[in-house]
Amino acid sequence: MAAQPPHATPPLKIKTLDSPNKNAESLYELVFTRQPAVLATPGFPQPLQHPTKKKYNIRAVDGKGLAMFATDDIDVGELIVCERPLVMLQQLVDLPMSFIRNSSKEAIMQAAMKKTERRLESLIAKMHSKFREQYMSLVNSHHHDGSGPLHGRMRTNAFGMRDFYNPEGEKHTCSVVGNEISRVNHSCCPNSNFSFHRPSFAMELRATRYIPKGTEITVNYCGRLEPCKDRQKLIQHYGFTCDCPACKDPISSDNFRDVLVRTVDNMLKNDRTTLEDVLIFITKIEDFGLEGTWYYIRCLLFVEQSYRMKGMKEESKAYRNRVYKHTLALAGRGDVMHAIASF
Ligand SMILES: C[S@@+](CC[C@H](N)C(=O)[O-])C[C@H]1O[C@@H](n2cnc3c(N)ncnc32)[C@H](O)[C@@H]1O
Repeated sequence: MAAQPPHATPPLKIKTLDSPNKNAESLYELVFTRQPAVLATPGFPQPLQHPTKKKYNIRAVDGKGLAMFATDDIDVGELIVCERPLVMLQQLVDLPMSFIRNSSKEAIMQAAMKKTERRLESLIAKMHSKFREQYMSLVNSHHHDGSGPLHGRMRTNAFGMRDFYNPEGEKHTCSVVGNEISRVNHSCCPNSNFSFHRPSFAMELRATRYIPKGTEITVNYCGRLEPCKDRQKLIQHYGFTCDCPACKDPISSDNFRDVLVRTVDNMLKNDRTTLEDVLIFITKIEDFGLEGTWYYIRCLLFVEQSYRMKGMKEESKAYRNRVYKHTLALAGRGDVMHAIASF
């Protein structure tokens, strides 16, 4: 697939932001409801940061529909795709209180879905035809649960941003849908991660481990550390059964996840834990494909500090670099320094 020219992503115009009525070509309901918060983002609006080289293509795979593949080796933390959202919507259940009080859970859900479909109809009607076509070409795995065709596509392709633009201290989640980014399939031991860069108002996909050329690029749709059965339930509505290495061997992958969650923090705090112990544990995390977790980064940090205390500057520097790249992949460009400062 040829590299997209920069103008192929939805343009973001301050003029448009200033006047919702001039919204001729898009897109972001959130921008209109949270406009001051969006405009107050330090550095906004920055241009998109494009990857130095396009290193992926999108092609069909048996049993998975379209999928994204690495066409070159990709380093940890490297930016794979950057694009503005096609659609961004606040997840609001804006129904009359009297209806909520007197209705069943199912009736509330159906009413909320209908309302979301109407909101999306009005947004998508305003989009540039090219972006509307991109949205309509996305997969919809929600045909039989009351989701309309637009909301079904959103539920199949969006990733959720919690506490997104939070000016009044309200909690709200946003659903964000991209174009090519929506072609990334799921794995419970994924090799990449999404983040949202607010100053450029862009979705970014980065590698959470080294991805050799030819490998499928995957993200996690549900949670990496839950037991297999729980993960399968969480992804059920996408209409597929995961056959990643963790799901093929649930006993050992569940056991290791359990050990990871229960013991890492204590292990790293324990005075008797040695550098060698942690290096061995790091290898195990890698064997289970769980580099995209904060546990992994905390182990790398332990190694960096151990080498530093031993005066082994080169080794410490190499691990500091690894901590940075992995944190960049997990936290995203806008939050990497904040995340490192909080370790
Ligand atoms: C966000 S889309 C991913 C791109 C999609 N494959 C396409 O053709 O556009 C999510 C849908 O992809 C499919 N999918 C994602 N991960 C999968 C996997 N590991 N195995 C099989 N199908 C998967 C499911 O149909 C799911 O509803």
